Amino acid sequence: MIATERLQLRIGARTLVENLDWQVRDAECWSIIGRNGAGKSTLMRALAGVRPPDGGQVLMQGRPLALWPLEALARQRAFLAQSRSDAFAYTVIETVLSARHPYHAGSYWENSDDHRIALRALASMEVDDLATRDVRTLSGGERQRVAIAALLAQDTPLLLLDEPANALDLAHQVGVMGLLAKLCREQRKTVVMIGHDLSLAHGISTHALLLMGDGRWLAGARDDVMQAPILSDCLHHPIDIVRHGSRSIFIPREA
Ligand SMILES: Nc1ncnc2c1ncn2[C@@H]1O[C@H](COP(=O)(O)OP(=O)(O)OP(=O)(O)O)[C@@H](O)[C@H]1O
Repeated sequence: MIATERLQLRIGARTLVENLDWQVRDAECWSIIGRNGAGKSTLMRALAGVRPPDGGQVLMQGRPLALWPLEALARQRAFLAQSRSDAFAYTVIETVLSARHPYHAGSYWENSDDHRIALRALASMEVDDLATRDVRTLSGGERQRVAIAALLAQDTPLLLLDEPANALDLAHQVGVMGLLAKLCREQRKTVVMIGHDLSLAHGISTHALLLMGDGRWLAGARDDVMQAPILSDCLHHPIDIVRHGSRSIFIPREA
């Protein structure tokens, strides 16, 4: 689905990612894990094609990102950024309908299919009752669910999500994670997401990519990578893993 070849990402004098050779295949669900400032969002922006690499390249379906026309790229990947600002008084439904523009080859107007898809996406995030509200009046969690609904309405094979659980209450965190896992399982969508909750990440992911913040990285199957000593080293804090039924709970040791 998406791959990187010898990818390098730098900010000023700092190397965040060095020679990343990484393959994300169809229907896989990847979690990107690392400390604050490790370069996770920078990598996500490079995957989405909104930030050029400092070396190497990103390939979508085997073709370098730079060669994809924007509209065609927007039919391949949807990107949930970490934060957003709403400058204009758009309604919730207008915001989600705007995610359908890649399917309209230059024409502005949406059709009834777009409305159906947008309303279904809003319903899946339990924000359909907010459809006519000005997005600037929403709570943080409601706005995040509308942004996820827009990402779903874009209906792309690849979903890139920078901290999707941000601002969500417990029930909606679990709901969103369950929905993403189901999209991978049942519709063979591919998910790459950033998250700081290791237990949530482990519950949904098939694979994990760790960024050490100094250029080093580790990618692999979830249980090969999400081991206590490896995560403790990456996150600079000792972590214990407790089994609870079929689940793994990641507990930071007390200071
Ligand atoms: N435009 C910029 N100018 C200067 N430094 C920047 C800029 N953009 C990012 N950085 C720095 O690059 C580093 C990586 O940022 P990035 O947002 O990718 O981290 P992250 O791993 O997503 O962190 P977090 O977990 O806090 O979201 C950080 O130290 C950040 O301060």
